[in-house]
Amino acid sequence: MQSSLANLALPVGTTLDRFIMRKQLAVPYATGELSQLLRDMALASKIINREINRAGLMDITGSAGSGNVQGETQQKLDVVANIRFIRALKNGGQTCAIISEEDDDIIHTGNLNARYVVAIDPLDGSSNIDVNVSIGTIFSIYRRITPVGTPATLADFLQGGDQQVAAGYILYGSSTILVLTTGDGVNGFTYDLSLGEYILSHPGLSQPPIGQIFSCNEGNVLDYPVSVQTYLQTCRQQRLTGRYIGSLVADFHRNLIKGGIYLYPPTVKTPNGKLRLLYECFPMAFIAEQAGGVATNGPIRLLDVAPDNLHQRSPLFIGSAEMIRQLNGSGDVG
Ligand SMILES: O=P(O)(O)OC[C@H]1O[C@](O)(COP(=O)(O)O)[C@@H](O)[C@@H]1O
Ligand SMILES: [Mg+2]
Ligand SMILES: [Mg+2]
Repeated sequence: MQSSLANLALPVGTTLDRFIMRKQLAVPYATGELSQLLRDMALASKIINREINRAGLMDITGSAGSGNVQGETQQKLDVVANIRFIRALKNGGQTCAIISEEDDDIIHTGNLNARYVVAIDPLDGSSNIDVNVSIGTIFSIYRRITPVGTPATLADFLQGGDQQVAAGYILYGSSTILVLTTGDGVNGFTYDLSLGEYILSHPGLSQPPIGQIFSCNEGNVLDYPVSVQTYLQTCRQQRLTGRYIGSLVADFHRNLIKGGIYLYPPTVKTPNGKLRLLYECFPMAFIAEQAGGVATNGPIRLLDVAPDNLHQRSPLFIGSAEMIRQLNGSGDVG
């Protein structure tokens, strides 16, 4: 009788909360501030997940009628997601300042004694919002370098990719998954709506060194550097599979699991590429490297790119190590 009841009470798995706590206990000097900040991110993502699922019913589809510093038209969900994350990080008390794709300047939360700053892309893949295709959120966390008790400054955000203490993304897809690194490997947590909890589902994610998938916007190919065009031609000759969702988080996640390469090269129109260094490229590169993948801007390791402004763009080549090596072997990519 006992064993049959035990079978009815199978463990649900490790929640994100418990996972974070165990990591924290393993670090003697940990204070719990970063753990709380990660919980704040998870909480906001649960609310946004609900709104994304019901977007069509809530009249939060379509354009917000406003533009952002990138010169892009903001979607209503871009703005809603931005508000939700900023509010959760402010109220959580562990974030001193935030930079966001949707705001021109640094957002000061008023938590002067907080020791962390966050760079965020609240909604990634905005062109896919209204057509029910996977979208995401990307975030990057730094320990501030300015004195606690004073307002954060630009310097706190321009420390460089290797100074990230944590990075992650949430993929709002057929299921919702949060993928996280704190510099000690990469783990994925699937959102169990019935419990309202993220549950460890992908422990110790590792990117296959080679894959059968290449991801880029083929519509821009004629504007890519010749070496990139050459590399893509070899992909076609090898009969690799072309897959491009148009949401960085979704394309990256597929390639992380299955092996593959994502390319957003410089083009004539966007000589520095399209993606933003601080809240798209740096966090994805940190995760990629922690999972055994590689990320470059073409000529150099992506995390070695020197940041000099909040919304700086960068070309991005990211994915399976062997495929990036082959790309670099195709000549000067940058
Ligand atoms: O439409 P394009 O030029 O291929 O660009 C798609 C890329 O732009 C992005 O949508 C940019 O991100 P945002 O949606 O956050 O602005 C990436 O997610 C995606 O990989
Ligand atoms: Mg984005
Ligand atoms: Mg965005």
